Amino acid sequence: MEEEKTNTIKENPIELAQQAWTHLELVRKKSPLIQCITNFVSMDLMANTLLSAGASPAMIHSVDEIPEFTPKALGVCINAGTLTPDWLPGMKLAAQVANQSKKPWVLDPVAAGGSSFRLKACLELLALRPSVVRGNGSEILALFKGSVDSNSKGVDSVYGSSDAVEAAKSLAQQSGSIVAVSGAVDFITDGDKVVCVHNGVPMLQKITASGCSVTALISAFVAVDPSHPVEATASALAIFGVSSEIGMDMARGPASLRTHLIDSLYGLDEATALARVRISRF
Ligand SMILES: Nc1ncnc2c1ncn2[C@@H]1O[C@H](COP(=O)(O)OP(=O)(O)OP(=O)(O)O)[C@@H](O)[C@H]1O
Ligand SMILES: Cc1ncsc1CCO
Ligand SMILES: [Mg+2]
Repeated sequence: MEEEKTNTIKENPIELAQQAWTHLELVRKKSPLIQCITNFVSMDLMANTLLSAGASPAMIHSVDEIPEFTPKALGVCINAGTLTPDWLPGMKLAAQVANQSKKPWVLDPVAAGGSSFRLKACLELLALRPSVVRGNGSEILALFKGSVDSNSKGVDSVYGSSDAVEAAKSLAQQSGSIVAVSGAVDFITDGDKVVCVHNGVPMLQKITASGCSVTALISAFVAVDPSHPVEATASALAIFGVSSEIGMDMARGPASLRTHLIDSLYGLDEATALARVRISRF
């Protein structure tokens, strides 16, 4: 079964671009309900990113309603950005309920190497087997090493994504989750094969929660194609990247890029997607 899934990863960049468009069309058609347990910084951009892609976001995190609400969601996104001890039980419960309901959930281990509390929490969440974990280079390296990073700059990465490719492969093998490392090039791996996404603009680093938002988009793409998490993750990263490239042509800085990114994702058409998506095998 695992091998069958791995072998489905396409090789041809034209087919991979076509697949990314098909995934976006599926999100627009199915409008999946995505439950997000996320940080206070990202809530607005994340919800708007999901809406502009055609998904239906709900920022619902109370332990009191998770058993009843989480089974209604087609996918769940869990983000450690402004983590405090009181939020962790809800995150774990949502992950468990998603697992029981056979719905995919995606982990964003924000600033995992920033403190012992954060690292422990992210590793405990990872042990609950998300379909996908998406982080920047520093976050994936911290999870792989299982140690805090004395050079950590918190939510920002001090490593390039390419510095974390081998760590991502090992982490995927150890955890059983698909691992995605974002950066100038995004790398997505099941522990064996690696897929690269070459879309995006450097100014995304100047928009807070752009990473959180692309993780939520991954949740929506995986929710509509749960048996192909590598492909769906690459598609989400590519579609988000393409939207930023188109948005950049109209932007005057990070604030207007944020607006134009959302508009471009909402209005993206097939011809533009096929011309601009750049996904390849590593
Ligand atoms: N140098 C770059 N060139 C092009 N795209 C980039 C670059 N750096 C990041 N990106 C893109 O920006 C998005 C966010 O990735 P990033 O690695 O900055 O996440 P992050 O550090 O978790 O962000 P945040 O914590 O602010 O949410 C991804 O879609 C990624 O592909
Ligand atoms: C700036 C910031 N601090 C905690 S979460 C967050 C959003 C980007 O990850
Ligand atoms: Mg992040």
